[in-house]
Amino acid sequence: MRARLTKDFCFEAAHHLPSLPEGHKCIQMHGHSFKVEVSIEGEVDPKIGWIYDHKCISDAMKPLLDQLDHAVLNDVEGLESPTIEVMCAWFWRKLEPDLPGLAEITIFETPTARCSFRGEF
Ligand SMILES: Nc1nc2c(c(=O)[nH]1)N=C([C@H](O)[C@H](O)COP(=O)(O)OP(=O)(O)OP(=O)(O)O)CN2
Ligand SMILES: [Zn+2]
Repeated sequence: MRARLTKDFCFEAAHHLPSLPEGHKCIQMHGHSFKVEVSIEGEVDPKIGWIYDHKCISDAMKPLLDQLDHAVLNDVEGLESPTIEVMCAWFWRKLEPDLPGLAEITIFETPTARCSFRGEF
């Protein structure tokens, strides 16, 4: 049996988008409550009944959340223009080595705006 397993995380951070045209409101520094959904896919171990412990996802995310929570995202290497598209790619590169079967990362910037990424660079 194959399945998809998803774990959700939240953090607060400030950012601005410096490359936008003059007059765009997002040039100004502002903040969001970001939500990150990390999904893995794989075979379910028939004895235990899971792909692997979702604590592995939490453990892989912890140093990244420690780095980003209450930070200015633009100050983080690789997030100089921190759109949710760029943030998805940043999380992917950091998580992929530690999370077999990494399948999708979705980042919500607001309750109505989100980006999903499946590692297609
Ligand atoms: N493709 C993207 N578009 C936008 C991004 C992004 O990362 N990728 N980011 C922003 C800004 O960060 C902005 O702060 C988002 O907030 P806002 O525009 O207020 O978003 P809402 O969903 O609340 O906007 P409404 O359209 O007013 O509902 C902008 N664009
Ligand atoms: Zn924003």
